[in-house]
Amino acid sequence: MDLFVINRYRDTNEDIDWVDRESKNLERLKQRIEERRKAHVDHKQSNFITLKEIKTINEEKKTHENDLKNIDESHEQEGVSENATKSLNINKKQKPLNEFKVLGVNEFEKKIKVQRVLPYWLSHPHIVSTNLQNLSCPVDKQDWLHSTLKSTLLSEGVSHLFPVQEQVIPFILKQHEQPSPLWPHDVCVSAPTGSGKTLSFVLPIIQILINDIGNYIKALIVLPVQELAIQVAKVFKKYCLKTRLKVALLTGSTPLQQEQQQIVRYTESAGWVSEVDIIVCTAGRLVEHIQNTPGFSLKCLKILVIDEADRIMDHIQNDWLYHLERHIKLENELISGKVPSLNWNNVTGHKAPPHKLLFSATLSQDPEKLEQWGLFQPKLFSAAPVDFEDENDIRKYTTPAELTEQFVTCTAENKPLILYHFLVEQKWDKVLCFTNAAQIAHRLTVLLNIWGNGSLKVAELSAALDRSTRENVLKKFTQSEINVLIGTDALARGIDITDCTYVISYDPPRNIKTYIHRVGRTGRAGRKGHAITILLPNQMNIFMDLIKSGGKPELPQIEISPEIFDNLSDSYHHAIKQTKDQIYNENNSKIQKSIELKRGFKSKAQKRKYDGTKNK
Ligand SMILES: Nc1ncnc2c1ncn2[C@@H]1O[C@H](COP(=O)(O)OP(=O)(O)OP(=O)(O)O)[C@@H](O)[C@H]1O
Repeated sequence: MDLFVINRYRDTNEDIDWVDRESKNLERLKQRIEERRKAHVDHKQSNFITLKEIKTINEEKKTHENDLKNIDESHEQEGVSENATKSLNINKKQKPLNEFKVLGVNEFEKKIKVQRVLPYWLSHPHIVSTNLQNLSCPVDKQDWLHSTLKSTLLSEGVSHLFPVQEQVIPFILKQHEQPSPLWPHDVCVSAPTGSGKTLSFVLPIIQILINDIGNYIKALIVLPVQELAIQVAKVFKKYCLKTRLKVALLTGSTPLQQEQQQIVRYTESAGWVSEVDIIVCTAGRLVEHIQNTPGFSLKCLKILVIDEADRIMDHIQNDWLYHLERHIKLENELISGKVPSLNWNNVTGHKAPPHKLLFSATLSQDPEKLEQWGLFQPKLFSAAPVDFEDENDIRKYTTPAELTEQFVTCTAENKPLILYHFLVEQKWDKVLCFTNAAQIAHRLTVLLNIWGNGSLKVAELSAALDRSTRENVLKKFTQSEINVLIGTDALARGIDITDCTYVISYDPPRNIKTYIHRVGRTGRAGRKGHAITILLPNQMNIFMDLIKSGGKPELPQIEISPEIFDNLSDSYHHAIKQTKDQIYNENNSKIQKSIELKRGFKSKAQKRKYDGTKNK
């Protein structure tokens, strides 16, 4: 039975009942509150010393200093030993008693806020002007620019370089002119949308490689999505036309095998050689080639560009950075993640790592995020001056000076009416409209086409469309055959649509970066642009906070008179009925098609089964 006896620990103060204990706790709590209040009052009073008190303190200080001086002099005369003078000096420096912390005493002082300290290269960027109106860098007068590039630029109608190009291109070129053991400084560029960042890396890369005749991949440009890769590859091909440099585009839109045949070749004498000099790719496809293409080598890579670097940083696809760094591994060091220490052994014993160039309109200036790129003594070119007074400055982005931004509020039912009012009644042309879902984009397209009744040409621009259809839609938009493009954020970044005058956010953007990239589809390359965000009343505060977080001033509001809604109400209800019918029919035909497809599979399978049994 002893086995089942449990000896419990009993508190020595078991007699104190719980009510008593609680009241004691309450008492203690009250006492602490009182102490805190007293400490607060004392602290306040100590700040209000009267003038008289300050006078007496100063007088006391003076007499104290005179005493010490006299003692010093007398000791000097008497030839007092050095040690003794030292001890006196220590006494001189001794703090008054009240400066020591007394243990066990509660002090309720507000802690001083720790100031954010940025690394020097982030807090002292090269400031890039955003003024695209008064250009001061004529292409034909730049001695440092290769004559072939000059002639291509002029034939493309580029007579002056934009400020970001004027500053970044010579800097990159200079880095590659340094004598052998010196490694180039890596470069980060954070400049507004449409400010010409693409040419800022295309031109120097071509100029650096123009006389390099080796059969290996020399430059790699990584982009987050196919559309951007296609766009950048087009620019490279255009500017490489008069050179012997070859450019390859590697994205998921072409079969892998086809790309493999295009980029590598096996030779009896030299083994695998590269057929191209510059590769423009998406991160996902790059990993596929690293893993599956025999002879694909980036070991001699000279330049690595990461465009829309913050987007790539946020969504590291297929762990591409890890695979790339493993592939290029320099003896013991990785190209990123760890910066090789700068000593003579490293510099002379190893080949320089690829020169890294990072670009974005919303490049994070967060040192922790930038750390993962393992940049070598980087230099930042930024359009946003660093303001040390403003702690939110670390997230500041700039938009083009030619861009006008506004917002408008309405109820959910009135959103299509406002859009129609802008497009038809105000006759806004060349409009790009963003929604938060592909389904909304489709419905809106159908509605506006029905409602416009021929006066409006609206098309969908979604990532679901195949490449040629999308290019066709964009071409029609440029040629004014389509007035309005409706899409989602999949196409918000980097896409360079010529002559887009208005950007309407039908649904508000989810974060500040999306907002900056959306509105950045207009007001590009020094042209005027307007961006309007439609908000429901309950979305106002969130949107204002979002704008503030980007370090932007408050946006003006467009007022819409209620009569406008009343006038449009009848035609809207008529159009919405027809839209519902059309979407219902579309869905039905989709269901019908999928049923037929399934039936087709089934009957084929049955036929195979029947043939199989017949042959047995
Ligand atoms: N020096 C120049 N003179 C005239 N037009 C230029 C010049 N440089 C670039 N452009 C044009 O400006 C437009 C925007 O350039 P680009 O696409 O490089 O901008 P970006 O800064 O990369 O924008 P985003 O951040 O949106 O990607 C392009 O149509 C390009 O052809």
